[in-house]
Amino acid sequence: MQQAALSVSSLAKSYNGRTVLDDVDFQVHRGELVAFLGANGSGKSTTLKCVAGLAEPDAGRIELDGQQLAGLSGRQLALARSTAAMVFQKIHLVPRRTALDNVCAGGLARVSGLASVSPMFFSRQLREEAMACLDRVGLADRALEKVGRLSGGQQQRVAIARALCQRAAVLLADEPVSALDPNAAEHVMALLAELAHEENLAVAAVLHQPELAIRHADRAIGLLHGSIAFNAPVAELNEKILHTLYSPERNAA
Ligand SMILES: Nc1ncnc2c1ncn2[C@@H]1O[C@H](COP(=O)(O)OP(=O)(O)OP(=O)(O)O)[C@@H](O)[C@H]1O
Repeated sequence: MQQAALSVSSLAKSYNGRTVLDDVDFQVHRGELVAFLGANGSGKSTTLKCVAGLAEPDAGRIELDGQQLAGLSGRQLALARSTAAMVFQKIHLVPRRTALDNVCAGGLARVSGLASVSPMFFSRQLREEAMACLDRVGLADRALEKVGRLSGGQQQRVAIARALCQRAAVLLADEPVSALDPNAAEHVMALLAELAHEENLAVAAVLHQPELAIRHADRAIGLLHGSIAFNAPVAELNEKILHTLYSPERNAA
């Protein structure tokens, strides 16, 4: 099997002496959409945050596109990290800027000088690439619209286009559809699956709706109290497993 785009082993994290992640191992390959499931507080977001560098693991090994992050620093670390892009539930876009400018921001790690300071100086090449990314998510016709005027589902698609403009191999989506209505959620999940399958991206998405995982993901990873309790194709998810992951008795604080 080809090398995993994201490989995590023995990941551990505690907050204030309380274990939040314990010996977490998993891989995500290019071409697959993996859904992270589990009750509130089971450690899903912390897992993605450790991969993205937004939380510092206590132990463990994280590899992005074959490159181990531990031991890297400065520009090397920033470059390795830029292989993974994060798409959040609360969409981190600049509402008063156009969709196109927001998407261009995904490519800023590759530019220097004035272009990295103001959209006024974005190069034609960057704008063309951003436009292609907007086209990929079906929003080319809204490129010059201010993002604040777009719907939640459209904004999430702009955020995904920004991740594409970053040329990331790994897309980390933390509750990408939690704030969306059912139709928009279906649309965004279908887009994430399409990007995994057609653009050969590795997509890891935290979801609160197992039925969305079953419909759109290839594999599910279920977390229970910071440990992996399930890691298999979504076809193997059943009532018993979902009960284990979500039952109040097992998830009592
Ligand atoms: N910065 C932090 N400081 C202290 N505790 C934290 C911090 N971030 C997360 N935690 C705790 O770590 C545990 C796991 O949180 P995490 O957000 O990873 O869970 P989750 O599975 O994503 O939950 P949810 O579905 O509610 O988003 C929780 O008990 C949470 O309170």
